[in-house]
Amino acid sequence: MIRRQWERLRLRAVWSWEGWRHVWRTEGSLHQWIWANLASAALALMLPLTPGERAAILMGGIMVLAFECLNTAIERVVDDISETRRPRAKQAKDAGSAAVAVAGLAVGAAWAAALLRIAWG
Ligand SMILES: Nc1ncnc2c1ncn2[C@@H]1O[C@H](COP(=O)(O)OP(=O)(O)OP(=O)(O)O)[C@@H](O)[C@H]1O
Repeated sequence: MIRRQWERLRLRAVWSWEGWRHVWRTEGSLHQWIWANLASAALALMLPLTPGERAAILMGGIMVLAFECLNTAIERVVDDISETRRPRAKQAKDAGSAAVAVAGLAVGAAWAAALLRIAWG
């Protein structure tokens, strides 16, 4: 029983790693978000932020990477069905892009709140 659960966990980790590698190899936007995350995390650790503010900024940044993986999943499924131009294919892909953008805005909001607190003492 425990062995079977362990094996399932191991396989999920292997498949997740393969998925991550696929997104890394094929999506330049993931690289951009990782650089943005590194800069954001470095600043969050250097500036006098509270632990809660740091946690919100770091967690938000990692969530953007998760959304980028989901966006890639949507793109692959849409293209697997057909690569012909279809209105619903555009809607699905654009909604996936919007999800990443909204997650990025959430990190921006966390930064804005932290910086306003510092500015207003
Ligand atoms: N099969 C399709 N049918 C209709 N519109 C599509 C289709 N595939 C992509 N599009 C639309 O064309 C535009 C560009 O899509 P495309 O996937 O080429 O963007 P991209 O810049 O390569 O995105 P990314 O960098 O995230 O891969 C988007 O609005 C997208 O929704």
